[in-house]
Amino acid sequence: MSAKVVVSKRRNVNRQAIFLITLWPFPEDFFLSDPELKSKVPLEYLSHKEKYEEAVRKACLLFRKVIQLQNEGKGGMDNFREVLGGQLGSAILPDGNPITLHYVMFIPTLMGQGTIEQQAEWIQKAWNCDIIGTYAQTELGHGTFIRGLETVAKYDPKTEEFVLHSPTLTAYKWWPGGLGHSANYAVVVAQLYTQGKCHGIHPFVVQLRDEETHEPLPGIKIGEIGCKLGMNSTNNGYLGFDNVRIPRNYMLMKNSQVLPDGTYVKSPSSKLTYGTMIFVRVVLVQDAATYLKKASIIATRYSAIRHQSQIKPDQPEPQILDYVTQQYKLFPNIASCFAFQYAATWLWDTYNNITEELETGQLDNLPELHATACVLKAVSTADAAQGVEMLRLACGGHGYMTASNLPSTYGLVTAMCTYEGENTVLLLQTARFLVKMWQNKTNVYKLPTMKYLATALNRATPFEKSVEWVIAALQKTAAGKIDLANRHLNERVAKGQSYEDAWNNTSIELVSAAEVHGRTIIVEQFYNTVQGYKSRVSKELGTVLEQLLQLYAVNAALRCTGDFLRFTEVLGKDITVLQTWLEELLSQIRPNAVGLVDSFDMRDEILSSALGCYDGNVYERLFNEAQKSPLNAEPVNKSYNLYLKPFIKAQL
Ligand SMILES: CCCCCCCCC/C=C/C(=O)SCCNC(=O)CCNC(=O)[C@H](O)C(C)(C)COP(=O)(O)OP(=O)(O)OC[C@H]1O[C@@H](n2cnc3c(N)ncnc32)[C@H](O)[C@@H]1OP(=O)(O)O
Ligand SMILES: Cc1cc2nc3c(=O)[nH]c(=O)nc-3n(C[C@H](O)[C@H](O)[C@H](O)COP(=O)(O)OP(=O)(O)OC[C@H]3O[C@@H](n4cnc5c(N)ncnc54)[C@H](O)[C@@H]3O)c2cc1C
Repeated sequence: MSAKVVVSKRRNVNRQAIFLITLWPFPEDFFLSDPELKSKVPLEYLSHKEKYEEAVRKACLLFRKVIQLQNEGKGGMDNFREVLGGQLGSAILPDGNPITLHYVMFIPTLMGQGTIEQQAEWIQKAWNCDIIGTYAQTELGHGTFIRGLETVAKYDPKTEEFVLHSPTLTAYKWWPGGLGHSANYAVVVAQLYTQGKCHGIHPFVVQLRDEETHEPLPGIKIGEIGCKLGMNSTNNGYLGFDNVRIPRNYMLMKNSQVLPDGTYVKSPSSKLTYGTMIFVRVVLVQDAATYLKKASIIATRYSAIRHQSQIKPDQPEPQILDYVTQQYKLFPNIASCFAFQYAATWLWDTYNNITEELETGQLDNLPELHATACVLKAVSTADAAQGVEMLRLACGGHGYMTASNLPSTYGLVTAMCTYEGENTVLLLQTARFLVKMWQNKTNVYKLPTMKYLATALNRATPFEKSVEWVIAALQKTAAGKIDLANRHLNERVAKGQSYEDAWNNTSIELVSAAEVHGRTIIVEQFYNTVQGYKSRVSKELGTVLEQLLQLYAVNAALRCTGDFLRFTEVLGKDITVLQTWLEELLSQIRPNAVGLVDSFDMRDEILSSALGCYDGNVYERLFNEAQKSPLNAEPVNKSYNLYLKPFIKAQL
């Protein structure tokens, strides 16, 4: 079976978008009812090697089923999004999918960086899974600073080939998913040398393994990097080159080219090479929402089941959902699920519009897209990771059980804070653009996400108990922080520091300013979405959405209390009003809490959690899961006679 993909001869429409938009309801049952997609033994009781082998088995079946759907006309490339994302994908492969990178980065890079001819050559093979690829950019010595990558690709005009080489151990590619034992091709990001000159990093398609035997090809040193905090079946690998030759046309040449004689043709922008990273950052905002939804469902349902302690001495033990501190752990995270979902949808649309522009050579909006993708990826993944950990803690000891699926969910979501751009580094990228716009405000009104910078600093924002005030206060605070950071930059330069040193010495403030800017965007998008829905949904639903919006906004405001006091007219007494407002909202949301998480519509098989099941039979499920431990297969383990008994006897 092969998936038919027509490579558009017209404009290179943004097929990455088609690849990931959902056109019709996804047939979850087709996957979840397949017994072959269930593990016979809980993964936690398999060895590292067995986990990987089981993951490859399931991943191949998963994608075979997606291609079957596609060939039956029941969904296009959008189905891949469903099986790759944090919902179904992480339910079937909770420890990571060794083939994810083939679909999430290898194919999108071929689409985004390859010429039409190269796409015609490679994309069909990739969609047919005749080849399995990954995206090999990060090295042992460099992940963030990609201009410092050490892998070299030297052009040899005599043979019209590139020679790939890893000059040092730190040049070894390190981390790419599926690289260890799964992929047989990779997009390799390497420093391009031709005619004795280095032209910076460029993407190259490299065959790693024989397509029949899967043996590593000559000059290829390859393997797996070992155990990690989570995602232990993702098969993250290492890759070293010892003068490996590839044909000239294996360099992806949509943006820049090397001619047969070695002449280098520059790209319209060196940053177009970075396009795949923007694409994945945009997609990750949705995944942050998905993982946070999963943990919110589990913890909220468990909090409705769990009875503990007493609020009044003569009363039975209440649901822990009735403790206000518990509500404070749960409900802001539920509100964040909606906030990140709406921000993800808006960012996805923005990404598609701007990527269309890029196809016509219009690069004007790329910097703002880069800055926005960076800050929304950083804020959403950091908040989602913090939220999942808070929700795990909200479940007490049972939240620490693997059977709760909260530890595994944490392992998946916290990785997002690092991959696809470490969050601090991305916030600094956003800060770089904010300061640039601050220093030259003439065009800032053209930037949808930053036009507030033109007026916010000098606009009066007298306190009022409204979301509109919170947005205005966040904007004023962001503007104030950027203005202050910029002044400190200038003061440092005036004292004789280089701009780079001044930047580094001001970077704590810059990161903080970018973060507030990101939160401003998220609250604004939540507000705009709810305003748009209100006229189209029932009064009751509109009320609940408004409560969630207010809760997200007031919680964002309370996280910024110190800065609000520095940069807005707010007073201490107003902060007390915000606190009371938050507590009122927790009480208003309490009756709908379980209904709200049910609305995320994740089946038990997706949640994979003894604590989060729809029927609430938590204790029976925990106990049944415990029976699956191999240790419970026999009443006395052999270690008693081997070690314990002699030890005890020796002490007598
Ligand atoms: C389905 C779900 C499953 C989801 C499943 C997902 C699985 C994913 C698995 C993980 C995969 C990976 O991690 S893949 C590897 C990911 N690695 C990364 O993300 C590396 C992060 N580092 C970087 O991106 C770069 O090094 C960065 C930090 C931006 C610095 O780059 P440079 O040094 O080249 O740039 P700077 O000198 O800082 O800035 C120069 C200019 O370039 C601009 N610029 C920088 N990056 C840009 C970009 N991407 N696009 C446009 N413009 C950019 C800046 O704004 C500056 O503009 P001016 O101000 O105008 O000059
Ligand atoms: C689960 C997982 C999967 C991954 N999959 C892939 C993959 O498929 N393909 C791939 O190519 N890569 C992959 N990566 C690698 C990932 O992209 C890098 O880990 C990430 O880019 C961070 O780079 P680093 O690890 O070198 O950290 P570093 O950049 O060394 O960061 C370490 C610390 O230094 C700080 N720092 C670095 N630069 C700066 C700066 N300029 N200013 C201030 N602070 C700075 C960071 O903030 C951080 O605190 C994966 C990583 C993980 C965890």
